[in-house]
Amino acid sequence: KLIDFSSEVVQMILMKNIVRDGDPVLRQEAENVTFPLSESDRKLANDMMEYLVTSQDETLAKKYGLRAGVGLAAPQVGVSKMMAAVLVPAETEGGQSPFTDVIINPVIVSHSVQDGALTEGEGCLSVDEDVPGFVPRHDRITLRYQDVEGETHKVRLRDYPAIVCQHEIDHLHGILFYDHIDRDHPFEISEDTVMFD
Ligand SMILES: O=CN(O)C[C@@H](CC1CCCC1)C(=O)N1NCCC[C@H]1C(=O)Nc1ccccn1
Ligand code: NI
Repeated sequence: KLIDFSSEVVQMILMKNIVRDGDPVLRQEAENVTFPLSESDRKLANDMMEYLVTSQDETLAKKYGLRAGVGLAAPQVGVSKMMAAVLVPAETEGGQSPFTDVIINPVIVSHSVQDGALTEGEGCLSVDEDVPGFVPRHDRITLRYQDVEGETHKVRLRDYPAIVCQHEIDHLHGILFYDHIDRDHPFEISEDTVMFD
């Protein structure tokens, strides 16, 4: 009797599953997630984090044709729910990731007056063309969210991890990074903005 491995085919998220700009789902206000997570919500959380892990492994990213990502929000895979995976890589090999979690029903409860922005500007797996310009965000945030177990966390983030989380939370409210770019003066930024790579 042949063993049926067909169910073993991984249902991983591939680039073809990532929704692109123009699809209305990217401009919707996502729905709150209820706990305990449904089987499909739990699978979604797992698959989104799995995408980030796989995409940050050069060999695997090449094998599956994935663009490396540090964050992925549920609307980007067509699911309008308040959930996003974040995997900020460690600065050094074998170092500790500054922030890694699936953030559910996230809320920025407070933030610095001071802005922060990436010197390279931003991109988005859901936006195929480059949109040059600085994307001003809060440099420091206090983020409250629930994890997949329903546990509430309150974390203070700054600089790159804070930028990544704000980019993801924007997706949950139908906002894309280029909405923050001043088209007439894309590289103008208030002078006390913290700029970093
Ligand atoms: O909503 C989520 N997205 O759209 C995926 C985005 C999220 C980041 C964009 C700016 C802040 C968050 C993403 O990760 N990228 N944007 C497009 C292509 C590059 C890629 C990226 O920055 N990759 C990366 C960076 C460092 C280390 C490894 N990989
Ligand atoms: Ni994005």
